[in-house]
Amino acid sequence: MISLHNVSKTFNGVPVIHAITLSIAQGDIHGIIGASGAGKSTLLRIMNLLEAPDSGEVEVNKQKLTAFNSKQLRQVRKSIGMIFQHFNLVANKTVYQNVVVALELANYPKADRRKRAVECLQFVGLESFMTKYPAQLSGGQKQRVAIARALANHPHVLLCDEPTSSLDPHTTAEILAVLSDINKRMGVTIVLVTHEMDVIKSLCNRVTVLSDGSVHDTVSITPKGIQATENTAAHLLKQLMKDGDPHA
Ligand SMILES: Nc1ncnc2c1ncn2[C@@H]1O[C@H](COP(=O)(O)OP(=O)(O)OP(=O)(O)O)[C@@H](O)[C@H]1O
Repeated sequence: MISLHNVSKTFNGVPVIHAITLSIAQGDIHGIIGASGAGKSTLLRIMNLLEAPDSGEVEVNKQKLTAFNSKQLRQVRKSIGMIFQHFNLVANKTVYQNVVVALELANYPKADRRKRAVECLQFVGLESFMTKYPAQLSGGQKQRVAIARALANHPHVLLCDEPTSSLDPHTTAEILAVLSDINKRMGVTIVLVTHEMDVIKSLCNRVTVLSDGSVHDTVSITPKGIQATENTAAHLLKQLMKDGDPHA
């Protein structure tokens, strides 16, 4: 579903992503974890070409994004939703307007926009908050609005950049349940960047460990735990399982 081939990125002469090759299967919930500055957000933004790699290829849903012009990219991004740590809602628009704007920008058929926006807000349990403004919502509610907006155009993929990092544990669990539901009920492939091992363990079925802009390893997570390979056993378990936080 998502395929990165030999992708590299440099900022101001400093290499941040080094020749990464990575495949994410359709229907997966794939975590990306690593220390601060490892390049997690940059890698995620490369997946929808919000950040263009200096070299390498990016393919999503069999479409080679790195060969697309800006018009084609705008088109393909309709099928790739994205949510962020700080929600990125428009402060002077209502909950409903924040969702419907995604449909307007994507030229969604005018007559169907209201129905679709309401449908998405119902999915995240916020249909009774449609006339509220972001400032009147809790952090968890704001993230639900952002999720509804990201779902509006029926995406195949949802990219999540630290979606629960500014939320308390109870709200984190609620948002993770919504993401799990989206994956199960809508078949949306989810890629989630986080520095919280607990988030990976409770939601993801695969995880890539990023270290200094390189993939250290990609491993499966089953109900029995992380299926660490020899390569990860030492590093992953020591670095990440300790205190459940790679920043520790
Ligand atoms: N637009 C940019 N311009 C210049 N440098 C950047 C830019 N974006 C990221 N960087 C640098 O690239 C490196 C990787 O950043 P990135 O945000 O991808 O890491 P991260 O693993 O997501 O970190 P964190 O967990 O702290 O968010 C950092 O050193 C960062 O300062």
